[in-house]
Amino acid sequence: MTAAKLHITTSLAPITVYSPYDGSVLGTIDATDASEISELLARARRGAELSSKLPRHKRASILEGAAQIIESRREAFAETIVREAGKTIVQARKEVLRCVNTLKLSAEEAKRNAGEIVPFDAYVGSEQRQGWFTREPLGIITAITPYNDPLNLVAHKLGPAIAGGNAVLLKPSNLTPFSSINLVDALVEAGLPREIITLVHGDREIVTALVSARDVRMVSFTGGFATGEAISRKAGLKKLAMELGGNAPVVVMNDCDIDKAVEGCVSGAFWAAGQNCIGAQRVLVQADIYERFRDAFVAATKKLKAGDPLREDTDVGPMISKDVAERTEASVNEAIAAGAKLLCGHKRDGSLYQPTVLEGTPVTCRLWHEEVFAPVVMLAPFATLDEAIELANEPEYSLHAGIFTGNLNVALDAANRIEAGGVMINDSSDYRFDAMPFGGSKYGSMGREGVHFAYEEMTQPKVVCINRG
Ligand SMILES: NC(=O)c1ccc[n+]([C@@H]2O[C@H](COP(=O)([O-])OP(=O)(O)OC[C@H]3O[C@@H](n4cnc5c(N)ncnc54)[C@H](O)[C@@H]3O)[C@@H](O)[C@H]2O)c1
Repeated sequence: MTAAKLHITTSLAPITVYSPYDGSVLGTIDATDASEISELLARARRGAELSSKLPRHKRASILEGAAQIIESRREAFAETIVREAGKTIVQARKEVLRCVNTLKLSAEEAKRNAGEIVPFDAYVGSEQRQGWFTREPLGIITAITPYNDPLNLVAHKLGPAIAGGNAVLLKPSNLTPFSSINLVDALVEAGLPREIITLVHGDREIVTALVSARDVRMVSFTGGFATGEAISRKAGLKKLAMELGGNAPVVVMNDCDIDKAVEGCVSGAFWAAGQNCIGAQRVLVQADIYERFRDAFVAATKKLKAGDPLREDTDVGPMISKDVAERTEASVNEAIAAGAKLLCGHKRDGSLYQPTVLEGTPVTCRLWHEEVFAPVVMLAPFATLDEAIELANEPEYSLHAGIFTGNLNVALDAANRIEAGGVMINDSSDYRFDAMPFGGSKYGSMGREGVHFAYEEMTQPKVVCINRG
């Protein structure tokens, strides 16, 4: 693979990108030196100027054009995701189609969300005023993205930012840079002036420079808690959007369609080898159906085929690296030593880690409280909905949750009481549609993605008020 050189190159050692599946070298990218920050910012300032002056129809046609380019080359885009992120080809194709939709939604947003009339006559006293507010660009946005969903999560930042007339300094994961390079190339091919997106690759130093620069108006970060926390400390007075980790609960009530719940939870737990921020991590099952559900769940999990992500019949690809798979293995060993019972999986071959199911994990275990981000799921029985909700709400942070039930009142009661950014009814926690508001509740969550919502975060209202008195 070759990397388009949109960024300034330096004498730093290039970053080598490896295949998560077999460890082979996929390519190298130039690292950006933090000493180049003033040049990067100068370029981004020019980009912000150009972007703000693009008429809305032009922003929309660029985004639509990029969507068409990606759709026409969808297999190549999907293969890049498979090679660098280890997602299965079937799942990678779905990510490409979602990215196409994210860009199309962004094009719509550019055309329709220009501002609103202010109802000055709504209360006594301002009837003589007439006016509106427009949605103005923020200017320069620093976007930092993780390794999973290396195409669509980047589109969720670039699409709304371009729709809103901003420039972006984009720092994708060093583990999966090629999908974002492909995406930026497609945008440029569709007519985006190059200065509007500046691709930057590197580690802590360059991220600190990008995040702390006074010219940057917003930092839009997706990644882990520790990184997010470190970045927020360095950002200073600017807007922050923090899309962090999860530890999703799915509640399975005794009146649900058990087959559908099993199918949904297995897919929800092991999609992308569990490297999914809204993947089902804790499946809470009502006690009177627990054994039936557990046996069916374990049987379905054992049928999953882990292996080469490029093969059409592979269900579970590798983890992002052997190191990460080893850390997962160690966390599961820790839970087993603390009393959890292994029901299946927990075999590792390099970065391939077999889908793993545990029961009886003590709630004091790290695995129960912290995000696992791996093909590991814990089953636990509960007696009443109150107990299920208490268990669901235990962790300090929360993104999505799910509930399977045949009773609408129970579903709505749970939706109201589970603390999460979204509660999926009769779906696993991992359902996401790219137009819906997306983000966490509780510790660390700031801002929302989902194209319309990210667009609102990435623009600011400016009021024009006429005194007609
Ligand atoms: N809420 C969401 O929308 C969402 C979506 C996907 C992933 N995630 C989360 O992302 C995490 C997995 O992704 P990851 O492992 O790539 O996350 P990460 O936090 O390790 O990395 C995220 C980004 O920050 C950079 N980075 C990492 N360490 C850094 C440091 N010390 N200083 C500066 N930059 C640094 C990385 O290069 C990458 O670009 C999980 O916690 C997952 O839940 C959240």
